[in-house]
Parts: sequence; C-alpha cells; structure tokens
Amino acid sequence: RDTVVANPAYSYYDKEYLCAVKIGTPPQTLPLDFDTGSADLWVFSSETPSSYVSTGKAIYTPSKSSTAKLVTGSTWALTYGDGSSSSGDVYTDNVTIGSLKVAAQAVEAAQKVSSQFAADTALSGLLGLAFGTANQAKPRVKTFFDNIRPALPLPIFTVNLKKGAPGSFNFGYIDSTQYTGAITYTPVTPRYSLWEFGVSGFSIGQGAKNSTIIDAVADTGTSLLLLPISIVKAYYAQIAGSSYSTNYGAYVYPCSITPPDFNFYIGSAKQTVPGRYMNYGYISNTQCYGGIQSQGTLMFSLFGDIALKAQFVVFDASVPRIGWANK
Ligand SMILES: CN(C)c1ccc(C(=O)NN)cc1
Repeated sequence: RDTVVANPAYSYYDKEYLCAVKIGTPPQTLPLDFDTGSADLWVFSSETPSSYVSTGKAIYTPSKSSTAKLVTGSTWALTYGDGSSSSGDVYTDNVTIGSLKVAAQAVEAAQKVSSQFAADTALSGLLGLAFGTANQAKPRVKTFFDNIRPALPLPIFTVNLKKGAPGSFNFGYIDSTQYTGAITYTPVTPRYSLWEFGVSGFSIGQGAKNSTIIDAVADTGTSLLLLPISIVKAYYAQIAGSSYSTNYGAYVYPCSITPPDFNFYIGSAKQTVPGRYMNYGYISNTQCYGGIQSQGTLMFSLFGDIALKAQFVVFDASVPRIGWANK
C-alpha cells in the first residue's frame, strides 16, 4: 500500500493532476496524468520528435535504462474524447509509484503526439487507471493497477484531488482522515471498460432533488463536469448574466457571481460540488469559464476533476464498485 501526491497543473485551472512516476534503471522520473478514463501508460520518449517535446519536459529514454526491453512488433495508438491522440511502440521496464514497484510494466513510448499533447508543457504522459480491457496496445498489455493489485491489501485505489492544492492517489487502503461522514458505494458497470456508475438524482443550489438517473463515468483525466444539456441549461438558468459563448463553445458566467452548488446523489447520499469550485478560469476581466458543460453526443456524463476535487472517491475493483464521500 502507498500514497502518491497528485499535483494540480496549470494553477487556478486545475486542468489536470500529475504524479511522479519512476521508470527504468537508474530511475527516470516523469510527471504523469493519472487518468481513470483510459487504460494506457504512455510517455513522451526519446522516440518522440523533439519539435513536439517542449523545453524542459522529462522524457523516457529506454536506451539509458538497463532494464528496458523492447516488446518486438507491439504498437499502440490512442484517441481521446477531446480529439487528442498519440501512438508508438512498447517497452517493458521497472515502474515505481511511491514505494509500489512493478517489474516489467508495459511502458508505451510515444513516436507521435497530437498538437494538444505537444502544447501541454506540464505532463510527460498518462497513466491509465481504467479497466485493462480498454487498453489500446496491440497485443493488449496490463495497466499498472492490474499488475500491482495482487500485492495490495485491498484491490482498490482512492482519489483525493483538491482545488488548487496537492491531493493524493492512495493504492490498497482507505485513509479515513481524507473524508467526512460515510462512504456510499454504488456498483460499477464496466460497459466501456470505464468506471461507469449510476447517479440517482441531482439538485441545484438549495433546489429540490430531481430524481432523474444520470449515467456517469468517473474520469480524473477530464477537467470538467460534463452533463446532459437539459441539466446544464437548468444550472446556468440560476446564474444571472450567464450565456452560451459560441466563441468558446461553452457556457460562461460573470466572475462577480458565485454560482450555485451542484449536488448529485449516490443512492440517497447527497454529494456536493461547491459553487466556488465552478470557476474554470477567467476568459476576460469579467467573464468566467463554467466548470459544468454539456456532454454533447457522449453516451454518458463525465464526472471529471471539477466534481472529483470536491469528493473522496474509492475505486474498488473487487465488485467492481465506486464509493463517494464528502470531505
Ligand atoms: C491532451 N490531454 C492532456 C489530454 C489528457 C487526458 C484526456 C482524457 O480524455 N482523459 N480521460 C484527453 C486529453
């Protein structure tokens, strides 16, 4: 069991949360985006064209690792929900998170990355924490969590992200100081090999509970809280002066206003996302980018960092199930 610090990147926005991962011998430390919405561990590498590697970015150089082994013939290619992509070949090497070490972990080295990843000067790759069946390597490889799970006291990891401050991913144990009240669990249906669960209803601010079921995915790799358009419209109807900006393709609101809380229910347990968490950044002196946006044509809602940073979440592979608590 162990814990690793999750540092928010792009201060104020909390765009993503990065954790230090040691790869190879001697260890090469890379800040990776721990992503419960995908299942590949991929890294910027010595095989990534240097024009796509921003100055100072840490990369994985297998030739400098005495324990690196090329997996001959294996390849990988990924496309994320926002249209970003990456691809390359596959090595195995020692990977250590905190004190948790997996020997011969599959490490997917990038030979191509899209402009969104090239523009991201903070991360050196992603570490997928979704179910292994979502892995996109050919032939498929196991995630770090798949590999470390047998060595953990409990087959779980917990996510305690914070607004504008370091949080943590804990593996194999629950730190009861990280939440208040009870943890309420609900089953996970890995229909898409994701941490997909049912939300039993929602309310806005002090409003009445609307018992409509929301089909949700917990995704630490998505910054925002993406909901059905009907709920999004009902939310911004509560913020005077808010509007849909065609320029940004997003709902914006006057920064002078603190938006209402967004509450969602796990069973009958009310989970609260405070309105003060909804500011995803200033787009002008007066207009702010809302943390709640439409899920568009996605077949599920995405409970990304805007929601996760308000909660303590247990990702439990034993059932599978997911547990939520306020904090
Ligand atoms: C371009 N970047 C940094 C991304 C990082 C993560 C994701 C994602 O959908 N994770 N579930 C997309 C893009």
